[in-house]
Amino acid sequence: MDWAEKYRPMHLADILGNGSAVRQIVDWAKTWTPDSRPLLFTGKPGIGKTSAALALARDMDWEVLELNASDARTKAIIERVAGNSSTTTSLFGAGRKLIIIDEVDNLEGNADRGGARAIADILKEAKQPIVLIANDAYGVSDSIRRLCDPVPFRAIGVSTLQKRMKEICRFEEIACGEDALSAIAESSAGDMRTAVNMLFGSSTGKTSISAGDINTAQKDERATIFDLVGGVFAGAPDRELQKLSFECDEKPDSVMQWIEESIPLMHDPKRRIRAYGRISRADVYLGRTMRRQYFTLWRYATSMMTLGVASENAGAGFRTRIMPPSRWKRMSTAKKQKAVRRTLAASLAEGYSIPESQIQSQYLDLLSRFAEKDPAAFCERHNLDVDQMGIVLHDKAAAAAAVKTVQQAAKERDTKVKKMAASKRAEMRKLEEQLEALRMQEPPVPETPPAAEELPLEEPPEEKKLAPKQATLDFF
Ligand SMILES: Nc1ncnc2c1ncn2[C@@H]1O[C@H](COP(=O)(O)OP(=O)(O)OP(=O)(O)O)[C@@H](O)[C@H]1O
Repeated sequence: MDWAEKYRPMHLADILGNGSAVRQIVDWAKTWTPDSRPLLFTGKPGIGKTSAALALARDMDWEVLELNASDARTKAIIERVAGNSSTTTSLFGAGRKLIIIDEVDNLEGNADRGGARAIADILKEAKQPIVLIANDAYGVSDSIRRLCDPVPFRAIGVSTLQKRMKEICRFEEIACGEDALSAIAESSAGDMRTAVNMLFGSSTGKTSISAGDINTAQKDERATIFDLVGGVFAGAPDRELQKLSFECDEKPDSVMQWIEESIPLMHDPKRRIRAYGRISRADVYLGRTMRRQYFTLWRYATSMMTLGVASENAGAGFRTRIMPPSRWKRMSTAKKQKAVRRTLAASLAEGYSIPESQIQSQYLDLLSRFAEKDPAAFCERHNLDVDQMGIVLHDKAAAAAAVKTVQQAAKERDTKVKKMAASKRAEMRKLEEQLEALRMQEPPVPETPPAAEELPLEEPPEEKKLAPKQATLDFF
């Protein structure tokens, strides 16, 4: 087993660093009720988010259901897997089940809109504790984020990393010099998983290690798109750019879009024009690569867009703020809008038994007029969210107000039902108490009937003797 798994903390008390996150988790778990909000663990990879969630379940003796939000992309799958378990009781009895949903920052885009919405719906309905995990808090859809309490995890300090490495060396009976430990801790940048993997990789087949043995291959040394584009606009030397381009994990067409985004910011118009020329050439090569499936051309395209544009910046001392291609944002907004329209049409089609295509092409205007008369009723009837109501009403503020009214009414109904249930319970308790009091007043029933010789010999009391007479009188 690799050491990262072997040394995964078993209990919350074993999670290193992140003391305040652990305290928040413990408090939440101890006071958890079905009305508690789910937790959203955020932070960079390898710092203990998943370990903390698993340790929490172990400490609380809760079962675990682990889901990957980006695997279970469709609404249907997420609802089937998480919907049921979040509202029903445990598989093995009445115990609680911790639902861990990982990678919730991976749910944007058209196909995943349903996924994000399904998770948001599950969070509202859930009757089981839920922990969501994400690397980037801002990558989590708003609809999910506002339903959760955030638990930020921070990178682990160098001294904590060193301490942990020392402990592992002791368990594994490996002698490890301070210089080696600090080399690992420094280069793993607060990521415990990287540190443990680096130690594992460096010590294979050895009983002692020093700084010279440290194998930083375990470290993620890939260049980011920011390094590459930064190098292009700083006019970095060819060799450095080739290395960055080799290490950067982006496809050539998206690298081209990133570079293109910053060209308008170049100061010198002549250089700017030439840079566009290089990009245009690269685009031609990329097109040919795809059409002919001749991937050698890919290399020329990459050189043209990186080395070519960099040559126009050499010596210009130009530094720019690197931004993602704005066309992505526009495309994603358009896709999102399309997805909202599609889900809206589906809800209305179901409500009015009209085909979805006709709702979109013919009936939306008419239905908008219905909705304007009583937006909250329309929203409640078709179970619409703010984005969908925005399309119906052509007014975001009115849409938000309608959804708020519906939520408020649902909350009030819920409170009323809870109050009624509480008063019914109180009534039942009172009746039970009265019944108990009556039982206490009754004479104790003998366990075995008395024997004939134990029965009293005297005559029965007066009123019993009169009873038949009374009955006769009543009869006449
Ligand atoms: N705070 C920590 N204390 C002790 N060990 C840790 C801690 N964080 C990470 N580790 C080690 O790193 C491994 C991976 O940690 P974990 O899976 O919890 O990271 P993560 O934050 O969930 O990362 P990712 O976002 O990539 O899923 C663990 O098995 C454990 O060996």
